[in-house]
Amino acid sequence: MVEIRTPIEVNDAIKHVMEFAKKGEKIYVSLEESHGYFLAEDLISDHPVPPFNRTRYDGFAVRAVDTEKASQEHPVELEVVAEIGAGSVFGKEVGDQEAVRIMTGAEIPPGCDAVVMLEEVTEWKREGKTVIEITRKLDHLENITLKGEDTKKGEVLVKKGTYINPGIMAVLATFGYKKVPVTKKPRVGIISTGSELLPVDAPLEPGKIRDSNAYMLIGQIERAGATPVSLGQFADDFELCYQQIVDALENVDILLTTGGVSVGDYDYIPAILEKLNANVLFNKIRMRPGSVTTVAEVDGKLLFGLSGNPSSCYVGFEIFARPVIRYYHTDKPFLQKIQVALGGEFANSNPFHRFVRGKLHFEEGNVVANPVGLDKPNIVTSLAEANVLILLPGGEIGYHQREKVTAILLDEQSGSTWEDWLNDLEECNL
Ligand SMILES: Nc1nc2c(c(=O)[nH]1)N[C@H]1C(S)=C(S)[C@@H](COP(=O)(O)OP(=O)(O)OC[C@H]3O[C@@H](n4cnc5c(N)ncnc54)[C@H](O)[C@@H]3O)O[C@H]1N2
Ligand code: MOO
Repeated sequence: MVEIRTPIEVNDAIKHVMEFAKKGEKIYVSLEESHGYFLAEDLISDHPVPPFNRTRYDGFAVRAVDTEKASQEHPVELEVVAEIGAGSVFGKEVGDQEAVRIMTGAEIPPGCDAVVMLEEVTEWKREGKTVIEITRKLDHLENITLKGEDTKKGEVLVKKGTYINPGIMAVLATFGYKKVPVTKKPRVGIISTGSELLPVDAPLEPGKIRDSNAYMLIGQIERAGATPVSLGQFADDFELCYQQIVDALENVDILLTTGGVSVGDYDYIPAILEKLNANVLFNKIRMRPGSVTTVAEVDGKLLFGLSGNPSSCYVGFEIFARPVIRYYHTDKPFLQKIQVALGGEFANSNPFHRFVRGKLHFEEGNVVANPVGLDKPNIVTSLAEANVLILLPGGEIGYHQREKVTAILLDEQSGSTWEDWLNDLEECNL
């Protein structure tokens, strides 16, 4: 008689898994390689930006007071006493009726408080001197970027736990971070199981398919913020898989297997977990796809037995493995959710919560999530297009076109806290 598994609720399963989530240690990486890591400390400005008053335009730095009476009919003449480009400074005080030729980004010389653009003045040489003619009154601080306009000293610019994007790299460079404090990425092993699996470069054979989950998981692991470690494909062979899993658990922080978790004759993962004396947290969840996702703890390490079915494997990873990986880096490890209008018809009810692959688009001012591809666990191509998982809570009701539902953003780099995750879900009765 085949074992009947009792499904647990999605949020209970997440809670069990998160009990074993760990924090990453602080390491330093070079700024060049920091993209995709997460900051391990708050980034605080230690100087104002810009660090000095500077000109926004190529032109002439002047004293606004000297231009007070300037007009088309009665232009004011100023003598150009120096010329400075960005990076150079003019140390002396600029006097009455004097100007300094200045290029964008250069520091405003002492005494000056306005800049007139090159295009606005006439310039000529007279008796060995350079003179400019100004035909309008300039305002105090006109065309000047003030010291500290961008940020003041002492401000928290980027919070600890933030994903380092290109903009943050610019901020880090501005503050001289040659080395960046980040959290170390956990190493996440991937083992594919199944006698039907072929390597990616093998021609198809009768009854066989290429192992797509291993590559999908490499991408998912990297997107989540960890280092994937490919540990190979193994036939449905108890001893072989057992030994691989034992070895892998020595060498990685988290282990993922795909395939062999269900109740079939060659589904060896449950038996392997038993032999390992693993603490099985759950092996059936009230969700589709991914209901067979099995998570176990072995000596403090988590082993995720993901389904072999591609969509089930994908969803199982995003809902349960991703937050564990993100938690290494941030206290907001959960995927963000938004309210959308449902772009399809799901008239039949389902006792299990459904996570439907979808794609967002805008329609008459509304964000609509359209289901993509067939909503079945074995479907692989829909994953290429999906940028959300549309949440359809299980129960006795169906869902209809344009109904308000929740969608989980898949590519979002910022996350939510457990409280936010629960609040949003309560609203949609998951
Ligand atoms: N009698 C029952 N049968 C099944 C149940 C059940 O409750 N009772 N659950 C079904 C559900 S739901 C799912 S999901 C699958 C899960 O099966 P497994 O996780 O054990 O996965 P496999 O049987 O090994 O493979 C399923 C499917 O996926 C293909 N596969 C496997 N690995 C890969 C890979 N690396 N890349 C691409 N495709 C892969 C495999 O060929 C199968 O077609 O079980 C149901 N059955
Ligand atoms: O685990 Mo299966 O994914 O419910 O489809």
